[in-house]
Amino acid sequence: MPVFAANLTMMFNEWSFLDRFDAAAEAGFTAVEYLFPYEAPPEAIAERLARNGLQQALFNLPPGDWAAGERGIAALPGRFEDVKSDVERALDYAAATGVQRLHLMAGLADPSDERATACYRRSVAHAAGRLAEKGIDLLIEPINGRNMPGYFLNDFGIAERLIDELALANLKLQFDIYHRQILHGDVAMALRQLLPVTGHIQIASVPSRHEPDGEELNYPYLFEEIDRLGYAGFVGCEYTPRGGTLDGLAWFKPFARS
Ligand SMILES: O=C(O)C(=O)[C@@H](O)CO
Ligand SMILES: [Mg+2]
Repeated sequence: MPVFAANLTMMFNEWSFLDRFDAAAEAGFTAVEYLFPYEAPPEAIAERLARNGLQQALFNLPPGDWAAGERGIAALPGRFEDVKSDVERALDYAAATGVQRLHLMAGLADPSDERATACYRRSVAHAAGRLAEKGIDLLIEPINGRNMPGYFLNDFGIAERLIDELALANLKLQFDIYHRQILHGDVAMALRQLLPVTGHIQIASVPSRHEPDGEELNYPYLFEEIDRLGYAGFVGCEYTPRGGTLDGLAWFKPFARS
């Protein structure tokens, strides 16, 4: 049975950030993820995790100036010193939360730009090296251009080749099924092929990015496939509820901790 992680950036928005941990546990989740923890003190997050018996599945390294439109800085020329300090900041939160995987966002850059590509490879190699010292995986995630126009890593093939070429044991793919379906389709075959390099899976319905309970994808089949493949990681519920978060959890009932 997949272990689902509630995405506290998109779900449980009826509660304040720290109270979302309590609400997710109450709803039967045993794990959580979110985009960024950096506005809350690490000890406060650790306390909510412990109090609720929750595992921290994933979060992202700092993304640059999100409010100004940055979506990561790993591929941006001239930002390597920022990448290095961001890695150290994320590691403070990793130590407090016990997370075993972190996602490094690439940023908005032209994937055919050789300078951006060189910067990205350098950032990924540095972050993976530092995280390896702590036993943590570094994830890279292809993101579709409809949701994030101009995002550098916009192709699963490019991510796969990079992981293969850098050959770093802790560099893995964040396989977001929602992005995969929009970018390329062929989800089940891609899961089979890419599972050996996959460190995290995320889900949402396509095209709405709401609950994984219909529309283009047959999630009951995909959940069985994920089990058949022996995937032992988390499945992040990175979707925006259609209405109230709790009202949209019918799909999750069979998997909930009671
Ligand atoms: O957008 C997604 O999909 C994610 O998983 C985020 O971590 C990227 O911001
Ligand atoms: Mg995602």
